[in-house]
Amino acid sequence: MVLQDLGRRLNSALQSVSASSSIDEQALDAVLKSVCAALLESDVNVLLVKRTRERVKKLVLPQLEQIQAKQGTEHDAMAGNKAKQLIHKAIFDELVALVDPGDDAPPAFNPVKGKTQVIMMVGLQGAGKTTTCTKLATHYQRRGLKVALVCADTFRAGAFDQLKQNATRAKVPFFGSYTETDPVAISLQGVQKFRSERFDVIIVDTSGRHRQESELFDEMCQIQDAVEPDMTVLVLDGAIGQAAEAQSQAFKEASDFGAIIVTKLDGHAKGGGAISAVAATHTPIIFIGTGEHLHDLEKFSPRPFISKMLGMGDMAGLVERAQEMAMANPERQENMMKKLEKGEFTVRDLKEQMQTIMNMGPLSNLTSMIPGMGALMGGDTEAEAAKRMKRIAFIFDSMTTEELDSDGALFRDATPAASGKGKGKGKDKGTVATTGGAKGAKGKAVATPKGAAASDSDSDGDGDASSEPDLDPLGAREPNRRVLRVARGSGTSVQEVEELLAQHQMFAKMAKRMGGKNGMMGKLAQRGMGRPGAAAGAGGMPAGMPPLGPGGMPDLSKLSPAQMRAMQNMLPPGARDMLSNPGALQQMQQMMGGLGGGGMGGLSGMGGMGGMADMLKGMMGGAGGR
Ligand SMILES: Nc1nc2c(ncn2[C@@H]2O[C@H](COP(=O)(O)OP(=O)(O)OP(=O)(O)O)[C@@H](O)[C@H]2O)c(=O)[nH]1
Repeated sequence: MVLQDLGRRLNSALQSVSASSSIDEQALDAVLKSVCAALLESDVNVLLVKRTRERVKKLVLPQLEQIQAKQGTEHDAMAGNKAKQLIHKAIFDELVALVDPGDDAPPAFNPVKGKTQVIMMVGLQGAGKTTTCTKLATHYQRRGLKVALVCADTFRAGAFDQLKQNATRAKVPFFGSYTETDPVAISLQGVQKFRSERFDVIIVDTSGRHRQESELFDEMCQIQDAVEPDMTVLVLDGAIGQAAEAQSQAFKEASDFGAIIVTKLDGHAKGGGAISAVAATHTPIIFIGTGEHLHDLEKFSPRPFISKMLGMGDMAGLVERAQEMAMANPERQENMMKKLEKGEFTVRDLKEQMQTIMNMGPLSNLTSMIPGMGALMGGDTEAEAAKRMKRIAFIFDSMTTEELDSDGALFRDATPAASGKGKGKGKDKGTVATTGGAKGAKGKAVATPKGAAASDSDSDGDGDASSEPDLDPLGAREPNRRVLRVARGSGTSVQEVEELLAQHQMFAKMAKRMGGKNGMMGKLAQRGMGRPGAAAGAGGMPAGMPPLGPGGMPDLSKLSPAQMRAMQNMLPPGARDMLSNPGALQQMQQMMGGLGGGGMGGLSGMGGMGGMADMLKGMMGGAGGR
């Protein structure tokens, strides 16, 4: 996770405010002391730290005095909460200001399809240019752009091989030469070649030097003159801390670069210093490097960055990732939407959703985007999650087509593995064909203890208590023969298979509740909404439903409390109980408010954000738990 230590220290400082009984100037000083110490340790410039401290104090103190004056008239606890919120907000805003290049920074560069745009990457040796070039190429490729790489690094032996290797792995076309020694000639040839082939984005990797040498700058300017880039990006090593300011100034004077990518923010304590130093030069940071792998590149935006660092998530970023994936496969998205409208969710759907999530990058990146989930990650959990995902993939791969395309009921067939009954194909088909078969199976032999059955009774009052088969409590009976076969075939345990199936059942139930004529998806479908590409606002919403976000889904930030409650009723009892906690509705609205009006757009085909969070939770510790 990016700047994990700094995030942890800042977070614990903020938590100390929440925990303290009296909020006064002394308490404010104490928290500011901890915040400033954490920033200084991350190599943030001492003057910037001082400015942060002064600005928070200037803003908070007068308001704190006002709150204290009212303490007699207002409920003390309420006044205390107000003061705590005030301090949290002021510190959060100042941390954002610390990494924000300000309004006068040039706007972010967004390459578009159908037009050739050249990006030139510059930086010192070892900053991570070559690695970042491939990461950036993958990023744009995932957005449907045609991208190519040009290696103009003739200085470092092996640079072309490195780019070639990376590009091949990422399946990005590349251009370079083992014999040509003139970087200007190579870059020009490469750019001309890919221009003529109508590539959308051409990324030119230039050579680095150990220090800011005049040769490097001369070469940079010559390449710049030759290829006329639409954007020059400086790649900066985050490990250099506040020295980033001098480095970016030197590059700025030599060549007019438009944006910065700060790399290696995954492991270096000085990253906070580098980011704040760059922001101080009013240059936009467009991405940050968060690891050595292809997907370890994150879009940088000050507010979500601080939010994620403090473990508060980045829902907008998560929505964007999901939209990206939806864009990559609109057909699959469309099919999923149609199924959800009908309230269907097969085992194969779960398999595809999990694959989608895996394609979105490392799980730790995703979990840090979900408020509170980042805290669940730590140490080597990432590796464990990856291992678990592999086992889940083996489980799916061991299923037959019939099983994958089923609603999972045939795995709940009452016939135990040892009985040898029900082996006939005909019986299997009969079981799969209708949920009626599954209902029958449940009625016949599922050894669900009464208490367990009661826990999932018809508490939503929709009269369908008996219509949804439940999985038996794990280990309470002989496993189903299919479950046993899948476990054996995948080299996993019966428990792992059953837990995955239980997860599928939970999603299928949710889909059933949301689908159908009267479910939310059905209502959207009646108006031709919710599908990828459905125009925002087209057709209007059913009576009482909130306005639509750009993805065609309701903008949850605009829901009234009554509408939120109505939506709650569509959720399974467990999720509903969670939301019935005091303040949970407001929290959810607040969280959705952070989506910038985008609502849940684009996530529709992913089973909704709640579904995604649950799925991630399942991967991190739920399914299998080993
Ligand atoms: N942990 C981590 N390592 C990174 C990141 N970006 C790059 N690296 C590593 O940094 C080292 C140098 O990266 P390169 O891409 O070769 O650097 P370069 O700037 O192209 O170097 P020259 O071609 O010599 O100028 C490699 O080992 C990369 O794997 C990052 O975001 N995080």
